[in-house]
Order: sequence, then structure tokens, then C-alpha cells
Amino acid sequence: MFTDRTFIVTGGGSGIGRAIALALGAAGACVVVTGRTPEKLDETVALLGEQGADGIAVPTDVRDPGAVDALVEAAVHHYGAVHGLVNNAAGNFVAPGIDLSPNGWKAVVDIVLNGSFYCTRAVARQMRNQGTGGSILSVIASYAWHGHPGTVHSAAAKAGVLAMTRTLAVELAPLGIRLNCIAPGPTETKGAGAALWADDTARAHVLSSVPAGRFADPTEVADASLFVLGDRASYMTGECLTLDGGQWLGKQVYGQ
Ligand SMILES: CCCCCCC/C=C/C(=O)SCCNC(=O)CCNC(=O)[C@H](O)C(C)(C)COP(=O)(O)OP(=O)(O)OC[C@H]1O[C@@H](n2cnc3c(N)ncnc32)[C@H](O)[C@@H]1OP(=O)(O)O
Ligand SMILES: NC(=O)C1=CN([C@@H]2O[C@H](COP(=O)(O)OP(=O)(O)OC[C@H]3O[C@@H](n4cnc5c(N)ncnc54)[C@H](OP(=O)(O)O)[C@@H]3O)[C@@H](O)[C@H]2O)C=CC1
Repeated sequence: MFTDRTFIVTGGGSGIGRAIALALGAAGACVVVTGRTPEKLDETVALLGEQGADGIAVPTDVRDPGAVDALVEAAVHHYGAVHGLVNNAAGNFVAPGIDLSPNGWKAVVDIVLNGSFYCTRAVARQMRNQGTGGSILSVIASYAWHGHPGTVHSAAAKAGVLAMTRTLAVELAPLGIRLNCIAPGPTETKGAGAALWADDTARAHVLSSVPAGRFADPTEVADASLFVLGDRASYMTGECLTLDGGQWLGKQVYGQ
């Protein structure tokens, strides 16, 4: 389903981004992985190679719109076209909003919201030039709609990405470009573990909030992502697919 198509995956050097990159590669896509750390991207490219897939690393900071334009140019130079984008890059940490510095707010909002817009804009322009249409997926979290004390920067930025997705889904539908989101629940990655459940107590607390009683595996998020990105979801746009083990629906007074 993804043969002869090229996808850019931001934050493709680790965690969920790497799992999506590898799943896309296994499904026949050419994959351009990006992020700030070349070594992590090179590892993903090596893993793609091991499974017989084609990928390149283009280190980029998504907060820099000029660098993002250059990323898309590099992808087109190498593969001829771009058919998909996964906005997965993120930063996060736990801090009460009242104590968060302006720079701490900016650090997360710049990566998550501004970076996702710069990448979406650059890829959509390329798709318009190609006349091919395409598919854009942004990785958010359910706190985009219910909020989350302790991560106001990330919750606000993810809410912005959801609103961006719904808005541009309408603007870009005539060009054959679909935009959707996926909202994973707590997922076992080094990045999230370090940022959000760094010790056993915090980890147990997060786990206790998931009715399914376990963290997601990045490959589960990747499988769902491929459905949304691919032709089986060809009439789906402006939507968000949640896979969180029942976490956000589980905030009730009675019952479990
Ligand atoms: C609990 C269940 C929830 C489930 C859903 C979870 C949904 C979302 C999950 C995720 O997003 S997981 C992804 C986690 N991955 C990462 O965070 C990896 C990338 N992270 C980073 O790059 C950094 O953590 C960063 C801080 C986001 C950005 O790094 P950068 O080098 O650009 O910034 P810094 O110069 O280090 O800091 C900027 C600014 O931020 C303040 N700050 C940083 N950490 C903290 C902290 N722990 N507490 C308070 N403030 C912090 C730092 O002090 C700087 O501000 P100033 O001091 O200059 O004012
Ligand atoms: N794990 C979880 O529980 C959940 C995660 N999510 C979302 O899933 C996505 C992936 O998270 P996860 O895999 O857990 O965490 P990771 O920390 O592994 O992934 C974040 C990635 O973003 C990259 N990144 C950070 N800043 C920038 C930047 N300025 N420019 C380019 N790339 C950047 C990082 O690479 P580098 O530092 O090298 O740049 C890293 O590869 C995020 O959007 C996150 O919000 C959503 C819900 C739950």
C-alpha cells in the first residue's frame, strides 16, 4: 500500500517515531527520518536497511521554518516527491503552570505546535506542486481536549495541533490532502519515561490511570498510524483516533 511513496517522520530517531518509520518501511515506503540528533536518526536508517527498506536521515530542528523547507527539498531531491508526513517530534516535562518560565512554555510550544505547522505547511506546498495529494498524521494526546494539570504547555500545544488539523483538513481536502491525528495513551518509550514517569512511584501512578492496566507498545501506535495514513482510511480527514487503553474515558466516580 505504501510502495513508491515517500514519508517524512519527525522525531524518527526514537520511540513512537522510530516505530512508525520502521512500520512504513516494512510496508514499502521510502522514509525520511528527521530530528535534532544525527546518531539516533542513523540508527533508525540502519534498522530500516536491516529490514530491506529504504530510508535517509536529514537532521532538522522543526522549530526552524527555513530548515524545515530544506528538509522537504532534501526529501524531494532524494526521492522525487513527498506523499506523507508524520508530525511526531515533541518535548515535554512536568511543571505546574504557575511556576513555568516563559522559555519553558516556549520550548514545548515551539516544537509541538509551531514545528508541526512548519512541517505541515512545507509538505502541503510540495504536495500541491506535485498534484498528488497526500496524507498527514500528527501525534497528539487526549489531553488536547480534556487538559492535564502538570503539562499545560504540551496540552495547549497538542490542542493547537488538533485545531490546525481540523482547519487544514477542510482547506486542503480539494487538493486530495488528508490530515488526521492519533492520540496514544501512556506508551513505553525512553523519552516519555524520562519526561513523565521518571521514578517507580510516578510510573505506578500513571499506570493506575489506565483501565487496560498496561502501557502501550510503540508498535501498537505504529500499526494504528499506518491505517490512518494509508488508503484504507481514504475518506477520513480532520479526525483523531484515540488508542489509550480506555484512559481518558476512565475518569468516572463509580465503577473500577
Ligand atoms: C501522564 C500520562 C500522559 C500520557 C500522555 C503523554 C502525552 C505526551 C507525551 C510526550 O510528549 S513524551 C515526549 C517526551 N520527549 C521529550 O521531551 C524529548 C525532547 N525533550 C526536550 O528536548 C527537552 O525536554 C525540552 C525541555 C522540551 C526542550 O529542550 P531544549 O534544549 O530546547 O530546552 P532547555 O534549554 O533545556 O529548556 C528550555 C526551558 O524549559 C525549562 N525546563 C526544562 N525542563 C524543565 C523542567 N523539568 N521543569 C521546569 N522547567 C523546565 C528550562 O529551564 C528552560 O527555561 P529557562 O530556564 O530558560 O527559563
Ligand atoms: N510516549 C507516550 O506516552 C506518548 C507520546 N505521545 C506523543 O508521541 C510522540 C513521540 O513521543 P515518544 O516517542 O514517547 O518520545 P521521544 O522523546 O522518543 O520522541 C520525541 C522525538 O522528538 C524529537 N524532537 C524533539 N525536539 C525536536 C526538535 N526541535 N526538532 C526535531 N525533532 C525534535 C526527539 O529527537 P531529538 O531530541 O534528537 O531532536 C525525539 O526523537 C510525541 O509527539 C509525544 O507527544 C503522545 C501520547 C503519549
